[in-house]
Amino acid sequence: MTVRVKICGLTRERDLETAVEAGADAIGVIADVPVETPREVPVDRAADLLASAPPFVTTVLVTMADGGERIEELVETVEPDVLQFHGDGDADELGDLCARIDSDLLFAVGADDASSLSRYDGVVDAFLVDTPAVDGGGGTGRTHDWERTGAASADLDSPVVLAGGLTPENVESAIDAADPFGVDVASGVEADGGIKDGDAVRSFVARAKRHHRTEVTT
Ligand SMILES: O=C(O)c1ccccc1NCC(=O)[C@H](O)[C@H](O)COP(=O)(O)O
Repeated sequence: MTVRVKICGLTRERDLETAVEAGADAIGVIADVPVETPREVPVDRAADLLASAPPFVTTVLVTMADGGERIEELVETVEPDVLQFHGDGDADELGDLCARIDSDLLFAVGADDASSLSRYDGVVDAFLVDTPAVDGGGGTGRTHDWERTGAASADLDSPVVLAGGLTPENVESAIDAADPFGVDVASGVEADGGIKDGDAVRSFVARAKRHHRTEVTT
């Protein structure tokens, strides 16, 4: 299966265009996060950036916003196809959130908690398994045990997007190890914080998409 690719943390139209031209399936912008990151943009900017994406490219709003009401407000303002939520919530709360918003819900889970994915399977629309910072934020540029994530995802119905420290150089090994539905990258294709490196974006997308997975045997 061809792996889907999301390029995340876009702050400029020209980087968004680069990602789209490179063949990215999804593009992500980050707003309303209580952590320091060069990739955060104001909410109205997030709306403008995502509105500039062409048809057939999935738009993703990444947030750590607190509370269903605030998240609902963000979705109404930004109108993303997908809401990527980095935060807490039990299955009932996430189910309520899904019912409140018009976007699909991509729930970010730390790799150390990947064994809990089955609890939310069928409740949320998809998972993103990341290597989070201690404050819960993403964009750490740190990898995790891809094989363990692959094992934790194998029997799930919901698609799993692999994230955390991916780069053009390691994305093929990551796909071999975790067999994800999609891969996601933010800092691994940057020239500087919040600024994408066009060559790295093109290389990441091309390598991820043309790669035919070989199973890793241990
Ligand atoms: O990227 C950030 O700075 C960020 C901050 C707070 C919450 C989420 C964030 N990023 C979400 C993503 O989807 C990133 O692409 C993902 O964490 C992978 O990042 P990286 O390891 O830099 O590729």
